[in-house]
Amino acid sequence: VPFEAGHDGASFWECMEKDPAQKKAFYETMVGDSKLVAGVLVSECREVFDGVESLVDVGGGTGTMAVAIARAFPKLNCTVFDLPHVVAGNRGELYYRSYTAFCHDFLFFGDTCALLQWILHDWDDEGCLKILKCCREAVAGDEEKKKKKGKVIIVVLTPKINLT
Ligand SMILES: C[S@@+](CC[C@H](N)C(=O)[O-])C[C@H]1O[C@@H](n2cnc3c(N)ncnc32)[C@H](O)[C@@H]1O
Repeated sequence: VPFEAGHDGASFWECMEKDPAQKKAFYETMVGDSKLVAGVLVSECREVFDGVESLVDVGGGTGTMAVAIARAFPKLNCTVFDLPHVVAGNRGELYYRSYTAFCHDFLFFGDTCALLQWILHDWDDEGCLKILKCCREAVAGDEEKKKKKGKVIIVVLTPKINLT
């Protein structure tokens, strides 16, 4: 990856940890975007949360989307999963969990829904497949969960294409 080649092998996310100003600017931008999308998701797309009891916002940043969902659906338990330096210090109405490798131990969270907002574009095909397979396992990994019908919600922005 060109970014990593230019930064001694460190990923964009690892560099962010070492540069507080960049980190602040990036995550503040994410908060702004997330507020906009969260408002639309919880008002216009409420049905996607039908039957969901607990949700993990995978790569959920500082929790803007998860807070909006938790407020709109008070019975739904929300957890934010992100890198340790991102979730550190975030407390309040949500659970925060962190792992240095994407999607491993949250197989055992017991949650029935994984949300991926603006995540998959950051990964190559192999990385996306790994994340999606882990999400599928996490939400439907055992017989008990299979009865509850796990869900993976993917939020992405797509350009409006006029094919005519
Ligand atoms: C483009 S941001 C999207 C943030 C949030 N979902 C939103 O829509 O505002 C990608 C997120 O993935 C997180 N991330 C990157 N690598 C990660 C890893 N290995 N484990 C967990 N989260 C990671 C970043 O910290 C960041 O919060």
